[in-house]
Amino acid sequence: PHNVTQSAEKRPEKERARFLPRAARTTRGVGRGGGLAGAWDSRGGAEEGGRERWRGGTLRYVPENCRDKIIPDEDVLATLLKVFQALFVSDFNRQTDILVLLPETIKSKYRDLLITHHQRTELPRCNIQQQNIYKPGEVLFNTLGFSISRETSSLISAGKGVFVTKGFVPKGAVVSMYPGTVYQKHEPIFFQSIGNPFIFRCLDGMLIDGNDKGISKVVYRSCNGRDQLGPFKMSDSTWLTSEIQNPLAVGQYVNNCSNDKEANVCYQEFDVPELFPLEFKQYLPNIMYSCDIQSPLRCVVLVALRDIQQGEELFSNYYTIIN
Ligand SMILES: C[S@@+](CC[C@H](N)C(=O)[O-])C[C@H]1O[C@@H](n2cnc3c(N)ncnc32)[C@H](O)[C@@H]1O
Repeated sequence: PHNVTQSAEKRPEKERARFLPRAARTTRGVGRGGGLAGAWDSRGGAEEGGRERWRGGTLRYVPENCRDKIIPDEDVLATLLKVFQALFVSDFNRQTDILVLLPETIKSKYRDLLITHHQRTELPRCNIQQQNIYKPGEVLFNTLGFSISRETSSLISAGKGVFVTKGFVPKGAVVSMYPGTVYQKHEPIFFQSIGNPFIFRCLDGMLIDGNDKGISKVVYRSCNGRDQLGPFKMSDSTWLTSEIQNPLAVGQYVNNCSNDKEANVCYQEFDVPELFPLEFKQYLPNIMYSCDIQSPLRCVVLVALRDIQQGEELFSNYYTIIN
């Protein structure tokens, strides 16, 4: 069992606020953690299931060696590949520049997939070359059985939130992605972080700036242009616009849980493997701030903690405690 009763100020090394506390961002510099302001209520502490109340939210205890994985990386990868492949096939007509550069074996795989796709959707063959048939939200629904979107939160004064607008999300499903520019611990983010509530802190200290406005938006776009290789985009920047190409990329709008609204999703980090298909990178909503870093691209997905029904808002926990 872990000791959870001491004051928050004495535990800065082991607890992680997923979003930078305002004081840490503005007065002490970014990424330094610092003590979290707030009150603890030890009802049902670690001995009773490892949960404790923090400003009305629920804290989860994460042993360091389990690295905070709710579902295996393989499952995250399989879901992303499934969704991205469906998006790619549904948008085939705009992929011609990429397709001509792919090896013949991969090209023929997509030709077969496209025929199956059109047979399933009962479209006459002559339409195959003509148009983008489904919107990304519909592709998501057809692939995973649900769609999500940003709408006014069910919480008063909480701005926007993310809702399951159609279908059903089973427990353990990848339900969203957290888009944004990825910064290593030591990289400069001070100006981007001022007054920015969208900076997510990974367990290893990497930061993801998911703000779709202002300087954050400019930085993301600039990195996106920098990394493009001919027609191959290394990441998706449409989450910065109203025409989102990857419908999962709205996770930065998920609000924090409260006493009344328990968390139904949680964050899980995912490093994109080296062999990730080149043609699907255009759907990844993250990019490294620095181009000369050899480490894999860090993504963060949100995983359903329970079955989530149509119409429900997603809530995460902005605070995680590590062992
Ligand atoms: C990462 S943003 C989430 C998106 C935000 N709701 C919006 O529309 O921009 C975090 C901000 O959302 C608001 N927020 C999140 N959870 C909340 C809650 N449970 N109650 C009130 N406001 C909340 C706070 O303003 C917080 O700084």
